[in-house]
Amino acid sequence: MRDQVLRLTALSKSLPGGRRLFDGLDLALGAGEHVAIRGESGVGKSTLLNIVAGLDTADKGEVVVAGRAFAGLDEAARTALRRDAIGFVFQAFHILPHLDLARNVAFPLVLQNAPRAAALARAGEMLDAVGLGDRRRSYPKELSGGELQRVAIARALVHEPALILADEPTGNLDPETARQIIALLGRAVKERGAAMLLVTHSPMAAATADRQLLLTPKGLVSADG
Ligand SMILES: Nc1ncnc2c1ncn2[C@@H]1O[C@H](COP(=O)(O)OP(=O)(O)OP(=O)(O)O)[C@@H](O)[C@H]1O
Repeated sequence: MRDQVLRLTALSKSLPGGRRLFDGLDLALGAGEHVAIRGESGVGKSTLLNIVAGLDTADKGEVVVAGRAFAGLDEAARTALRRDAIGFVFQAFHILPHLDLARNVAFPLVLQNAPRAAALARAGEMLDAVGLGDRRRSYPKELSGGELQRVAIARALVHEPALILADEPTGNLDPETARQIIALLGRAVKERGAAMLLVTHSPMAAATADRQLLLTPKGLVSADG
């Protein structure tokens, strides 16, 4: 039995106006397991990822990441759990424009108070791994959209989190670049033994996961095959 990296138990979430997004949602993710979540626009996929990240809260139910429950933690402890156990490939978590690529990728390590030289060296290795090793002193504005997504992947993995959350990581890319980014993301995450929850509208991206699930108002249902 693989270590459990994420467990969601009986999660329920309604919007402020009363509309119920989901009710009684369960999900378990083992180490190294990749799960894709699809579903109609507005069904609550991004909301679910935000709840998993401790950035939003469910009305009921439990979120356990790397063996620790968000419930009952104060804001500092939630931040520490998020910072240590989770890597993000979210379009909203933009690369910082005033930092070069090495400093952008090193950022999660700096937040963990890692020594600066070691953090930059590790960031350089991660940039090598995503094919941007010779661009470490470049600034984000000098990069294409696909290259920026590779930087985002390097940054999400640099602190070796147990869980990667990816929200439409190829949303603004052309089909060929999207295919390359999804392959790189899947490979890089697998090599490091991390679990991944990937939210996407793309059948191509979803098909790379070990399991495909559909988010509906009744919860998550299998969408394999
Ligand atoms: N802060 C908020 N207050 C009220 N409603 C919200 C808030 N945030 C999101 N919503 C609503 O919650 C619903 C779910 O939004 P969410 O972004 O999770 O959907 P999604 O499945 O990720 O959609 P998409 O595929 O279009 O990105 C939407 O109807 C949205 O309008």
